[in-house]
Amino acid sequence: MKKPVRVTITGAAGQISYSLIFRIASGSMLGPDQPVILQLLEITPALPALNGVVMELNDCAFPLVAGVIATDKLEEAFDKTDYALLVGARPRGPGMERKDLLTANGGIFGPQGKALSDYASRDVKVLVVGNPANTNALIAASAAKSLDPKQFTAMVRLDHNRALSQLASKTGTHSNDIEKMIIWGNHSSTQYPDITNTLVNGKAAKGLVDQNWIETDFIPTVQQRGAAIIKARGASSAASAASAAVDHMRDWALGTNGKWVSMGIPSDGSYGIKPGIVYGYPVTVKDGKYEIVQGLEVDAFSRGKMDATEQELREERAAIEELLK
Ligand SMILES: NC(=O)c1ccc[n+]([C@@H]2O[C@H](COP(=O)([O-])OP(=O)(O)OC[C@H]3O[C@@H](n4cnc5c(N)ncnc54)[C@H](O)[C@@H]3O)[C@@H](O)[C@H]2O)c1
Ligand SMILES: O=C(O)C[C@H](O)C(=O)O
Repeated sequence: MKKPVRVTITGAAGQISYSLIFRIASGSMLGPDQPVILQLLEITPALPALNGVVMELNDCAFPLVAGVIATDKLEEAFDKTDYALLVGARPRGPGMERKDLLTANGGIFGPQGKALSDYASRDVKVLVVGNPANTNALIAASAAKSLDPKQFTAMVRLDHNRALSQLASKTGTHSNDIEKMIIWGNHSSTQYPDITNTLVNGKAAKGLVDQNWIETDFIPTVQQRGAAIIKARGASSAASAASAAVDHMRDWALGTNGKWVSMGIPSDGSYGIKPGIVYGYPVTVKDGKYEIVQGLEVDAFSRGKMDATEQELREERAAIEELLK
């Protein structure tokens, strides 16, 4: 057995965590031979509910769980942590855009970024799930003065998985048959699910579907999927969000073997997206480091969509600029 690693989950009594914690504890994220110490953070009023989650976790008798800490203190939750999944934040309700949560949630991520900087492992990998995820990741990274901003990522993997599922359904294939999907930009209704380079069983996806379907069905369905789930369930996606978080962290920790996945990461000028925002890019991961897939051609249709989602992220940044100081 390997030495245990520490995994922090915030918002640990919430609905995403009710799926996420148990997936991580069972080994889905870091593998069947990697013990974990779970460091669960909640706000003080939610500690009794969190205690119930811990009781259930104990009742699972998971072989890989080497310890559980349940706390409302940042310094305990982030102490020496190797992987931090920042889920705790308010979800949106019907009729809201995710950026409407900036005021309510933005204030959570500065103190958490600072605590990560002060207490976490120097190699910590951070995934922000709480919405608006990209800009919250920017706030956390900016507050974490002693960590590299590249250690902070935002989740667009749920969008990536949704895009795979939509395309598989349209082409009568399985998502396993699909490679090179991309989600560019913001985890919001301006995101750009891009199948320009996508292959289905080795064939160009664009040759299998028509442009009208891409523009009037595929892209809006993926962009609006979160709202559709809220309408259907009366609550925002939870199990699928947890599953995407597991996928994101597993691929970052263990590598993608050359496979493309989408991650929200600090923009570095690639594809004309200037630094200063956290933007969804296609990446591959090797030895715990992600790299943007370079050299893709961008046509005028894609350029327009990539610029629009960049513009929205710049506006979100402007709205919380004082939190970045
Ligand atoms: N990026 C994505 O793809 C994606 C997908 C689904 C949901 N989300 C977002 O994830 C967030 C959580 O969703 P949920 O459905 O689990 O919500 P939820 O309301 O069920 O749970 C959130 C939990 O966070 C806790 N919390 C609030 N402030 C906290 C803080 N400062 N520190 C620690 N915990 C805190 C709350 O007490 C609550 O238990 C929401 O913002 C939602 O919009 C993102
Ligand atoms: O849509 C939401 O607000 C929740 C989440 O971000 C989602 O995409 O399901």
